[in-house]
Amino acid sequence: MRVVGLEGTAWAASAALYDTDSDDVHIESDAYEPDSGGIHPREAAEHMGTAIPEVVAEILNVAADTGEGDAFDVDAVAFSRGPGLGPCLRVVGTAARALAQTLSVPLVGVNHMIAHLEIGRHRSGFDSPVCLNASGANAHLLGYHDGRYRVLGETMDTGVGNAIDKFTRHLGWSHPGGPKVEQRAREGQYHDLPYVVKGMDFSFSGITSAAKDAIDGGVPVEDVCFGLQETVFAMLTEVSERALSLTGTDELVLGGGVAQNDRLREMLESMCEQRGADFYAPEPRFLRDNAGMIAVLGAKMYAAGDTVAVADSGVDPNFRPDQVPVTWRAGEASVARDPTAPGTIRGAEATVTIDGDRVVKRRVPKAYRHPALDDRLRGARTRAEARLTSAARRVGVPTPVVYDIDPAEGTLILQRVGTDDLAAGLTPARCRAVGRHLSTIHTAGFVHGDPTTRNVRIGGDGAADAVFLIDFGLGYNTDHVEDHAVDLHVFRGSVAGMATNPGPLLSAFEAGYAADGDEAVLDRLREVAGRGRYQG
Ligand SMILES: C[C@@H](O)[C@H](NC(=O)OP(=O)(O)OC[C@H]1O[C@@H](n2cnc3c(N)ncnc32)[C@H](O)[C@@H]1O)C(=O)O
Ligand SMILES: Nc1ncnc2c1ncn2[C@@H]1O[C@H](COP(=O)(O)OP(=O)(O)OP(=O)(O)O)[C@@H](O)[C@H]1O
Ligand SMILES: [Fe+2]
Repeated sequence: MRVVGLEGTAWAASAALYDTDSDDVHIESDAYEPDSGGIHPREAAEHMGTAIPEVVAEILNVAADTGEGDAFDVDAVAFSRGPGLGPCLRVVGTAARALAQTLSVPLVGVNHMIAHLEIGRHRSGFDSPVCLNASGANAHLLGYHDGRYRVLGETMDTGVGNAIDKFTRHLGWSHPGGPKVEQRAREGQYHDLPYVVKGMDFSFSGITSAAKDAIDGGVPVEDVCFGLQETVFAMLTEVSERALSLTGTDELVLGGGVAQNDRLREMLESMCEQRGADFYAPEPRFLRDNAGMIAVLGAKMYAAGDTVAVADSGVDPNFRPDQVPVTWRAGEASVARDPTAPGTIRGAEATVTIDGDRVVKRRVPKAYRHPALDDRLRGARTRAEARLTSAARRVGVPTPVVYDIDPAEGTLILQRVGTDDLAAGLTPARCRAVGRHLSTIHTAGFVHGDPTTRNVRIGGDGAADAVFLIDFGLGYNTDHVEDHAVDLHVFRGSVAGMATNPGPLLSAFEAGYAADGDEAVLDRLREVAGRGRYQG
């Protein structure tokens, strides 16, 4: 089978020919480079208008030269339907429809973000990996579950590339900034910047502002570039490790334009090596925006009968990856498996050793992180965990007793609580209890920071429905409605990412919170959950 792909969501006008027999992918691209500032949607669309016909003509020449039988020997035309910049998407959508009609072949509408990860899955041969997409306008972790790609974690503000590009615009550097930061960072020393991870979600806006302030305050550019990379990529690596831990999978695939960065790939590789997982990133031509990934996913969709009529083939600038029915993987096993490990438990951050009625939790140094950042995070989180675990107990929330703490070593000795993680026994009643417990600690003025189904323990001590909160390492004191809502959002995300039928569990959770909690927080939760994360 041979499929032509077209890509033009933002800057890359690109066409490709994919042959499923040989697995060869031929790509022709023409990049839009703004004279100054970031990408201007109208200019980018004008670029598409002239460049798309050219790259299509080149690909048709390749098709004519290599085809068997009839002129072009093409079975389908696939195109990026979104997400992306509306004016660009419309130009490319029109070109794709015209091409499919000219060739008299079906049209396939591809989600660009899923294409970024499917190309890695395809080329790695991995079965059911967790996928980190690190692109310009997006940043998220996806895992296949019951016919969809679920969003396990994502940016709460800008995409990772955009965060870096915003910083470089402040320096007056031309777009794209990512490769320039990578270059300058090679000569830099570590400079501390804010590190913001909430469960498997993360945020870049504070880092970008702090990096700009550091420049204005006279910190050498190369040091800020180095600190920026160390911080931003450590955050992405940490949330990837959390996703591996939460789903129990041992395969990670990387995609997106920022994945061309050597330091990001090095950190992810190191993290995977340290935990015995396999890591794969495709070659750079498949990482940055390109039509090859569109053609490859297009071929899988076409083989599954997933084509779209021209009349229904409108583009969608806000097309989310979890909206897509994953027709080409129908019936496959989900990434989420229930991790049950006897003896020493490997969390995302720590190793936990069970010792009778106690557990010894040690935050092991992470080889992927800069030592200064690693020391700071391990010490601060160990102290926060001890302090807030006890604070929660004092306001009546079941948590382990803290017997001992050694912040320098990152070690805690805690009471062993529960018989299972909530992930292994999700029920509405237990989710309701989690909602109640979170409302209690919020009223007391702090958040948990990472309330996932792995950080709730259930059962034991004759109290069949005891529900304990553990792992307060990402918690902090705050009375802000937004912070409280994000706490709820993290729990929602961990349930929605794992459960087959999350609806009743989430309703019970919210009802539990509503019983004593602040209505304004639930209102804000709906806003947080509904925020379209795509910012072109
Ligand atoms: C929706 C779509 O239009 C959008 N595309 C996009 O963001 O282009 P992509 O090729 O995936 O990524 C471009 C980003 O990748 C960054 N980038 C490129 N090389 C880099 C490097 N060596 N280090 C860090 N960032 C790099 C650029 O600075 C830019 O922000 C997306 O996938 O989010
Ligand atoms: N006090 C405890 N009693 C019983 N089991 C525990 C206790 N603390 C931790 N565990 C077990 O160890 C696992 C990992 O612990 P914890 O969540 O504290 O570590 P972590 O590395 O921070 O994990 P993650 O970052 O993945 O949430 C828990 O999911 C739980 O199964
Ligand atoms: Fe992209």
